[in-house]
Amino acid sequence: MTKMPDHTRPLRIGTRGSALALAQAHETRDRLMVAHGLAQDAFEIVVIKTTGDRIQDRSLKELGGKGLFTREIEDALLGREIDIAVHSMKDMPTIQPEGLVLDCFLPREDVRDAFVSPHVNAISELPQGAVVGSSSLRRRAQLLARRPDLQLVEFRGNVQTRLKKLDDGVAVATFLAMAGLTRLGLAHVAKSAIGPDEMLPAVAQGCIGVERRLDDADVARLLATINHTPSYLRIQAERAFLARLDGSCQTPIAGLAELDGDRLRLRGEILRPDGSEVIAGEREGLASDGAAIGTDLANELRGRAPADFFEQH
Ligand SMILES: NCc1[nH]cc(CCC(=O)O)c1CC(=O)O
Repeated sequence: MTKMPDHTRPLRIGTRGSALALAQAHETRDRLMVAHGLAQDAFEIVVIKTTGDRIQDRSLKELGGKGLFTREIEDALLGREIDIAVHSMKDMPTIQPEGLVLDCFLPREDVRDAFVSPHVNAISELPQGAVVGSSSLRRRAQLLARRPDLQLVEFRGNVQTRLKKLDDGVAVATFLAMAGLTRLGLAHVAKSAIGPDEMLPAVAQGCIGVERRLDDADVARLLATINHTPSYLRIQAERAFLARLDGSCQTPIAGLAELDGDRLRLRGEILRPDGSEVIAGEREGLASDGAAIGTDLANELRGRAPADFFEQH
């Protein structure tokens, strides 16, 4: 059993305050408790409000995309106000601030998107011209690629807020990550789960990551005991793919790595925001070469994209 970093005080776990973020922080704490035979009072959950939580009335695109939900938490980690930070890996920029590392991943949940609607069962059953709510560039583009007739409206806020908007008739359907719904005990609100062939998920969807300070050797040892290697390998490949592509956060990107023994298959796609063009590809190789597989696939898609593909829209 690993020694706790400091017996005089609990390990401080930094998280956002949404119900989903708290569920993820609790899952991390519970895994650490089990791995180290510790009681709940060996941990303290520290809630941190981020820019993304504060500003609800503007689109994420306007606010500047990734990093909005993480910056304040990373500042608290660097400032030693917390010892570890729990994140949805989907929301994490590909590069961490100097002094922080993100190399501990919990067993990944369902990677699929959920189709959520009070009355409609699946995308194919949406009436012509139906209004669909989503603020995700990727989901909007993927949907328009298949159904250019649909009308997209911005849909922000936590899961409960979005479900309320559906009840109020603001849109007839929306999309949420199955993982988030499952962690909130709300999987039943999904009318169907959309397979990756139909809608390739966001890079790292469904995966919880635990960040720490680079120089904190005690915490590094502690986290190593809960890192899930298959999830780690998949996330390495997907994030290498993303890192080579996300110079522009305006380009919708999807990516999913899957393991078969020691082999890894990575599928990826980039889209125009209006869905008028989709460039997709896949690579396979040794799971231990995930980062190279990700970079190679990204280079291939970049090479196949027209000159204006990554321009701002
Ligand atoms: N961008 C918000 C966000 N970040 C992570 C999740 C869900 C949980 C996950 O994918 O790990 C969600 C909500 C959603 O897309 O429905």
